[in-house]
Amino acid sequence: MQRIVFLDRSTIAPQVRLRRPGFEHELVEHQRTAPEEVVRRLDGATIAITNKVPLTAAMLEQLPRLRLIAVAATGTDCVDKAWCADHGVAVSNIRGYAVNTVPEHTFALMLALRRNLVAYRDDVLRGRWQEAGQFCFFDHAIHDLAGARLGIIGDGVLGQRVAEIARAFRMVPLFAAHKGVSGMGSLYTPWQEMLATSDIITLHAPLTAATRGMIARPEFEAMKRRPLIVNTARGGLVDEAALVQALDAGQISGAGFDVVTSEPPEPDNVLLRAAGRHNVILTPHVAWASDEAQQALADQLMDNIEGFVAGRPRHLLQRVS
Ligand SMILES: NC(=O)C1=CN([C@@H]2O[C@H](COP(=O)(O)OP(=O)(O)OC[C@H]3O[C@@H](n4cnc5c(N)ncnc54)[C@H](O)[C@@H]3O)[C@@H](O)[C@H]2O)C=CC1
Ligand SMILES: O=C(O)C(=O)CO
Repeated sequence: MQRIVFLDRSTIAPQVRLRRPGFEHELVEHQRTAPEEVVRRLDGATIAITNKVPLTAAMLEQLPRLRLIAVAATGTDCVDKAWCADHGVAVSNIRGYAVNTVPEHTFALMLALRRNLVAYRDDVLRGRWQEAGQFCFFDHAIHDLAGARLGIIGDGVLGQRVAEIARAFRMVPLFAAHKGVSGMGSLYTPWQEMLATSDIITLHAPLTAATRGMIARPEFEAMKRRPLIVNTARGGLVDEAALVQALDAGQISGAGFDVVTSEPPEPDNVLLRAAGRHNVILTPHVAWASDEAQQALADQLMDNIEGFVAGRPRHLLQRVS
């Protein structure tokens, strides 16, 4: 019998229906799991479900019965996948469920920042409209999306959909070649050129050893058009201290972030401390979380588990022996 343990059920909203798998099983759901509780809770489990609880090599070594880690998200940076590949533990993830919700959130951030909505809202609330004495006032710059060059880092499900929406806004989307990689072909804009010529840069790449810290001080210094930086992918992709320095130095015109390096952020996180500025919007990792997307995620999670148990695995990240 399969023993399935969900380590962080509370990362999916309570109204989302998580159907029971159609095979004989025991399912244990924990709302949250601290790192020191992982091994005890997964003892005897054949299938672990995690959304964001880290599963390290040191933990996995103590779990000989584990066969599948079903990640309840697209990003799998919480799992030591190299260890899993070496030790025959399969890892699956959820694909495509966020194809509407994340791009819509990305454009919500872009539109709000390009049009200075936060600043104008604050002005209205503090009486500036009355002070202005006419039907409008122009305290903050407003820029259209139309005509803007949008540098997109990551050309998967989300990056492609963002490009599609950008075209509808009459923007100029360009996919960045991977940092440090040349010869990716004419569909990609060289990394340095993307940095130098974009009006907005949006991140849609996974967090890996190659992408961690990919936007740091040298990248901000290479940005010539004071772009907005929008990150709905993973916090570790951008050096947060360098981001705030770039805001202070005027190298970028604003930041719309849904993710930070450590979540929830510590009270002294530099980006959290900058979040009250008019040109910064920080949302609490909710780009994925429309009701529709959460239900699609929950359904696909069970499809992945059932497929694996039936010998028809789907959405595996790597082959296992
Ligand atoms: N904030 C949120 O709520 C959510 C965040 N995400 C994040 O968004 C990421 C992307 O999601 P999808 O597009 O669905 O994944 P995907 O797997 O379809 O696409 C990822 C793309 O990144 C590219 N990539 C890999 N290494 C790269 C590098 N060094 N430089 C540039 N691109 C690179 C891949 O070639 C691939 O095209 C996920 O890995 C996840 O971390 C995903 C869903 C929700
Ligand atoms: O799907 C993802 O990768 C997310 O970050 C949402 O949990």
